[in-house]
Amino acid sequence: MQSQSRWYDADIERVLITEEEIRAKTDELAKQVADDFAGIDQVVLVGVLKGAAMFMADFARALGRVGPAVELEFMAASSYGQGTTSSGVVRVLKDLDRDIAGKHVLVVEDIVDSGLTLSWLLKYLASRSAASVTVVTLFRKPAAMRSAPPLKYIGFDLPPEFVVGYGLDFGERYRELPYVAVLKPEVYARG
Ligand SMILES: O=P(O)(O)OC[C@H]1O[C@H](OP(=O)(O)OP(=O)(O)O)[C@H](O)[C@@H]1O
Ligand SMILES: Nc1nc2[nH]cnc2c(=O)[nH]1
Repeated sequence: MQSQSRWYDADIERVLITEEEIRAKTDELAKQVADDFAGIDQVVLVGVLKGAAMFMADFARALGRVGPAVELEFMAASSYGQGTTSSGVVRVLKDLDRDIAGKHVLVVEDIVDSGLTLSWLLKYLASRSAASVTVVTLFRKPAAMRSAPPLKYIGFDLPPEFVVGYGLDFGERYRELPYVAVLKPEVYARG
């Protein structure tokens, strides 16, 4: 059966990571976390909106199949706005709803690039007296190896290109793509 064309097909230059690869990696990361957290009853997953929404939903279910119970919390901290480079200023758009003091926290990120968002977030969470704070990110850009805080769980290393899909946007569009892709140059130029 021919698959239906979608509105975004014409905008895609190339797919970097397929839906199947994301699914398999999510299960693998969940198994690693479950092994490392054996003996711990409950973990608070802190998803970083909006980008991590897709990964958070899939990762929480994957962890639920093999690991400890989870509580879901979300924070929103934006440093990119509408563009493709970090503004350098992190703004809190949404705070935690509950106290994390004494809890084991796993920050769930979609992507770490400059590491600015994460560095800020880790300092912020440290000030809330969690028992432990660990990070899982599905994607890592090369810049993160120079400047980001230590990352325990990493899904895929990406090239230094601006990517979209699976939660990642360009001007708030393309988050719903099931894969991660690079857009055609003319699409980025249109803004
Ligand atoms: O390592 P960095 O250079 O700080 O980049 C990583 C952050 O950038 C994106 O968020 P963004 O600020 O674009 O907000 P969004 O998730 O709402 O799109 C992404 O979701 C990460 O949180
Ligand atoms: N959408 C998107 N957001 C990012 N934040 C940091 N790097 C990226 C990227 O490549 N794409």
